[in-house]
Amino acid sequence: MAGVVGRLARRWCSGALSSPLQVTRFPTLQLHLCGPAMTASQKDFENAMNQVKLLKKDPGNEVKLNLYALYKQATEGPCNVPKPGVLDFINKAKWDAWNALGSLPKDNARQNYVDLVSSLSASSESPSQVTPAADRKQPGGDALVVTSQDGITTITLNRPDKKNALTTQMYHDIMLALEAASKDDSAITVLTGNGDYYCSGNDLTNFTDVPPGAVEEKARSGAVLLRDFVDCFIDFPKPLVAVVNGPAVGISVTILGLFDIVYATDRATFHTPFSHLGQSPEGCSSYTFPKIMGSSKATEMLVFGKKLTAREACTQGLVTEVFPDSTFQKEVWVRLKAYSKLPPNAMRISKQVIRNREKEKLHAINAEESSILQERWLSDECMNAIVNFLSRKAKL
Ligand SMILES: CCCC/C=C/CC(=O)SCCNC(=O)CCNC(=O)[C@H](O)C(C)(C)COP(=O)(O)OP(=O)(O)OC[C@H]1O[C@@H](n2cnc3c(N)ncnc32)[C@H](O)[C@@H]1OP(=O)(O)O
Repeated sequence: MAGVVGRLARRWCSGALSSPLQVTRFPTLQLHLCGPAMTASQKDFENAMNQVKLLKKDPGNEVKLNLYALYKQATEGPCNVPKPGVLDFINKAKWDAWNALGSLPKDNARQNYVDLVSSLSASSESPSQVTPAADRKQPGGDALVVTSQDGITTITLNRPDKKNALTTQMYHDIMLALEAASKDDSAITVLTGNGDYYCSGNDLTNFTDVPPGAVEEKARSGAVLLRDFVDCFIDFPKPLVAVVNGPAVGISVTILGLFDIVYATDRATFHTPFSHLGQSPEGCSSYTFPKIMGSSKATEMLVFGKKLTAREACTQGLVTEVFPDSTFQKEVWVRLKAYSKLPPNAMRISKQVIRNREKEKLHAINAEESSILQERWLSDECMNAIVNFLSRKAKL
């Protein structure tokens, strides 16, 4: 319950309760803060909304109401909705706060919002000093956190208590984050995980709660989602780096073949137990893995589910470099910050020269793999594997 309240409180601050799209757009977090004499731009405003999500300390109800009111004033102008009833405590408090701003111009409200967030960030912890480290837990647990600094946009999987398993919502949010990152002014994009795991693959509960008779439709929509998701990685135009902070399973491993660089801690393992799960390879791994490591090594992984250590994965060419866990974050981020200072257009064009001639083929392979998996998800082998996991009879 406390978690739910916390999430709602954070949504208040960005006004997301009244405009749900705000939560899923993931505009990137630029960390230049405006002085009071300047007028905040729309980008500063969006960045401030993101910074609110990263605050370590709960700023308290009064500040949250203030943020809510400034957000509404900045986006909609003076309060324009009927006053809620006296027993509707929360909405009435929000209405009162917004109404109290009277006719404050939108620009001023936007600036005040940015200033307030800036002061909260300074008194909490400046996100500009925050490295998205493996052991950093975001307050309240937004499942995906996107930050942008030093020319690097970082997409962090943030469900450490579920080993960063990917929910349906997370697939959608990652696609939106990639779309935004492809257009922002960062040079490099990073995918990483928070906690001891990089990612435990598809959340197996994605396949549950399906009403009788809707299983086929669920498999069909799952295949569409999978195909769209993998397409985003195939088409991503900038250097894409995986910072593999711990064990990786399933789809989080297979899509590594579509990344440009894979840095791994020596604690990481790489596991694609598709046969165990009654499933088949995805993420274009049926093509990229044999190409990267040769067909018999790829078969060991994709057909027999052999789990590779980080060093084995590096020897096979799936991982670019392995770092000791104790210095992993430091070494990797120093390296990436140096790379991010290289001319971004040159890097983008070089990536495209390397990757473009494969794109059409990869899209076709992705379509084929997704359609085969659609059938697999309906098989007894797959359903039994999921039931076994959920009833704790089986673990990888
Ligand atoms: C629509 C696109 C579809 C794309 C298809 C992709 C295919 C794949 O990705 S296949 C791979 C699927 N993943 C798995 O089969 C992993 C299942 N998880 C495990 O075997 C184990 O949890 C683990 C080996 C990853 C970790 O074991 P450990 O003992 O360290 O921790 P646990 O106590 O098991 O896990 C903690 C917590 O996290 C939940 N959890 C972990 N992984 C998943 C998952 N993939 N889906 C759902 N939930 C997961 C686990 O249930 C625990 O939750 P509780 O604390 O609530 O019990």
